[in-house]
Amino acid sequence: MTPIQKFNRRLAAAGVLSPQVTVVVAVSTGVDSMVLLRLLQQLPVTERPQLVVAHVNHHLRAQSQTEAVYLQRYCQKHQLNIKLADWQVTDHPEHGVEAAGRQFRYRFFTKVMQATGAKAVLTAHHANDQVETYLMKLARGGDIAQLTGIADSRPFAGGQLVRPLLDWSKAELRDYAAQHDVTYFEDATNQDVQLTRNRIRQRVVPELMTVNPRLLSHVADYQQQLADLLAAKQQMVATLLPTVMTKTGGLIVSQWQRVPDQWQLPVFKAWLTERTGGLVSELKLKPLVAWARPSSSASRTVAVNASWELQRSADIIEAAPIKKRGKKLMPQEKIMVDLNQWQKITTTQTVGIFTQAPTATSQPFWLTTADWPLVWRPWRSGDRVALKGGGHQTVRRLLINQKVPAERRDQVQVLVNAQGEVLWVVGHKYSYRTTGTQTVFLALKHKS
Ligand SMILES: Nc1ncnc2c1ncn2[C@@H]1O[C@H](COP(=O)(O)OP(=O)(O)OP(=O)(O)O)[C@@H](O)[C@H]1O
Repeated sequence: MTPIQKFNRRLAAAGVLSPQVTVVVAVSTGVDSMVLLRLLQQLPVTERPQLVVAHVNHHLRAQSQTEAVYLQRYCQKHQLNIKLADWQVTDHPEHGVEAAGRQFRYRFFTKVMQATGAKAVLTAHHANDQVETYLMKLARGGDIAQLTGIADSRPFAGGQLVRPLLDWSKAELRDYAAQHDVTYFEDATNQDVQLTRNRIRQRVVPELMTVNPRLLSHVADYQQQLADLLAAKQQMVATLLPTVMTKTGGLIVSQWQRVPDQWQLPVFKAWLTERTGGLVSELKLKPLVAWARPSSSASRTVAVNASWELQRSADIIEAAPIKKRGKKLMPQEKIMVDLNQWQKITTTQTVGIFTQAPTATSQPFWLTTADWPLVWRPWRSGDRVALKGGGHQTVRRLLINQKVPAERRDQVQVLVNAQGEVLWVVGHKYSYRTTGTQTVFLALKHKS
């Protein structure tokens, strides 16, 4: 199958090969998305969906204005509908610019989809993006399901987000552009080796390609095998789970212990997820499994997170919501951070650290693996936040400067990493950081 046939096959699978359908084409003016646009324009009229080009000018580079103007003219010339958005410099955050820009972009795509009644937004992610993402995730660690890679489509804004170029390598995109005279712009920041992705693109992938030039298709094969394995695993867990549960949802420890060793952890994880309605981090899972195994010394209860605990009685373990201890949380209390979960830390504040921004006001923030485990706790004397320029400010001074009344200061909570460094004085100030290995979003919901 030729790359163009593979492209058409993906469009057909997404159900967008029809003039009755409108699609939004995300065009950055780089080679990938300019080729995507051209390939769509080349489709026969009987199959070509209605195209709406969406472009965000991030105002991050001097050249971005030229790019937006070029694309506008191109669309005019080819009678294409275009929607442009400007991400104003005044809206750029101090750090986490890349993640915030991405958030802005996808919000804009949502708006364009809704305004035009489009069924899908198409992006130009390709096979090299896939391998780079795979290698970055491999290095960063986490749940193995992440290694299945960028999905060819996923639900998005009431429709879907489709990546029809996932079979194309960067080299094939460049060749197509050269052969069909596609004009595009090179993003100078792609040369910046401060960015992890660029280092992987420029140094790691070429090196691996010398080991085997078929690297891209081998990674794609691994991803397919992994996806199949995970689907089989999920099926097995779904079969085993009812055999270890009571009618009311408790875990029957003796039955669970009879499950083959390698299935005990996945079954326990599935049970816990089902009972508490949330994902439990891999980091916390192992100690919980160790607690759940029969032992004379284990305590009767163990906390899963701020809201749930496990209670053992004889052969049954139940997951139960933690009873509220009075109105106020104890000031000395520490709460372990659970990624992607809202956690109530005071009577008025619910906070969370998320991999996708849960609210429009979430703050992008950099973390490293060394930061984990993170905790929420009340601030103490000696706590300091990092400032732009390398200095620090004590939390005490910060609260005085922000005129927080003395009686409310005790209630102020901080987010602290494994080294005891304050990353966020909740509701007051973020520590200054410009790098890390993981972008997250710090979010706060306030009830007065
Ligand atoms: N400024 C932009 N305007 C419109 N579309 C864009 C813009 N930047 C990127 N895109 C679209 O998103 C695709 C992926 O680009 P890139 O990898 O830079 O973004 P990303 O959204 O951060 O990717 P990921 O989803 O992997 O995080 C591009 O091929 C293009 O289709």
